[in-house]
Amino acid sequence: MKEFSHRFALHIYDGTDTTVKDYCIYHLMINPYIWEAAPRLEEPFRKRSAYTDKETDAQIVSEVYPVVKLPNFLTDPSVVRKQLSTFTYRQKETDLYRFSQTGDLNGVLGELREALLGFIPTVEKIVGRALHRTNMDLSSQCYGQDEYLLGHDDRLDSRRVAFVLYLMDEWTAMDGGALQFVPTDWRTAPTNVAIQSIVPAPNLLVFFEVSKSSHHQVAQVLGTRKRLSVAGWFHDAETPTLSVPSNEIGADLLMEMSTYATFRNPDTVHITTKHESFHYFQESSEPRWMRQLMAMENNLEWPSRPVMKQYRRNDYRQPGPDMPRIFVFVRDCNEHKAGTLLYTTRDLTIPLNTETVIVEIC
Ligand SMILES: O=C(O)CCC(=O)C(=O)O
Ligand SMILES: [Fe+2]
Repeated sequence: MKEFSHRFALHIYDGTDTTVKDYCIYHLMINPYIWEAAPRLEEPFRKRSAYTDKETDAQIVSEVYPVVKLPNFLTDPSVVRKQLSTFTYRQKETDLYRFSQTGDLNGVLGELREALLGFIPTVEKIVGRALHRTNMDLSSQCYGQDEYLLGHDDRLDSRRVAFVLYLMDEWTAMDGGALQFVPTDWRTAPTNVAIQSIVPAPNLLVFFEVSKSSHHQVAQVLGTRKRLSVAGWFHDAETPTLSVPSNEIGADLLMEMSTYATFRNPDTVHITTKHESFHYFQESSEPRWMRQLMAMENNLEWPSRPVMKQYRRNDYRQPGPDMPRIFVFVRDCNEHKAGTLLYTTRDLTIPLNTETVIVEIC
């Protein structure tokens, strides 16, 4: 074990600005075999070839695109599982998905967050891409019987690598809920058939690069077991640093919006923000969060993360019946509780001393 610690420490300090305290936490959380196996995954990932590391069972599956599988990822997953049991999972349902999810957990799953941030340099080497060292989305999902997530590619803003850590007690192929990978045609449109699946397993970490071709889905859960996971994205190195939401509730709204936006074509409207951009989508599925937003009109709870300072529309058209509705939520920075909901079909000027969440429904 001592020997592992030594190599581990060298690895962690390679190019990162982590601290000694972080090092101790990583040591507790991530199974040391990962540091042994990781360098051997780099070449097969680059060559997009399948690979099984005989010594450790680390694996790359690559029939559709390369996906890394690291079994027994945490030294003691029960620590995280115990924390998860204290969070609120909210049901999310449209015609595209049905499952439950927490808000962003960066502010509350501190040890796991630190462990995953410490893992970023390793992920960078495997996927061959520079990643942001602190921006990370982190939330937990629970799929019960009959729940599912239809095909999508995860592309949104600066997301570069998607990861999922499965944390259920037991799981077999008979329980359904496989993570399935869907090939794309020459236009990078998904074809109908998933040709490769990963059966979730307790304490298995899976990650893959987010791209135009990274279509995947979660098959319907068949049994009564709960398919529990913690999942998120690592981001592009070049994006501005986000503040970590300090609580689960504050981030919940943003999380729902961002999950929904994943499914939508981002080409029509682009809103530029100081910290990140959102992309906008049709209301055909009438997501639950939209109804909530409407209900909250006079009593908005603001996410703790600063959101948007300005916006730009790429293709402005004159207002008309087919004109997108633009919902603008404005918070005056000087008055923390006040929220005003404007909705309009006209172009808007947002004063720069306000923080705004802008959602456009085409
Ligand atoms: O839970 C999984 O296996 C994948 C989930 C997923 O694709 C997502 O949340 O975007
Ligand atoms: Fe996904």
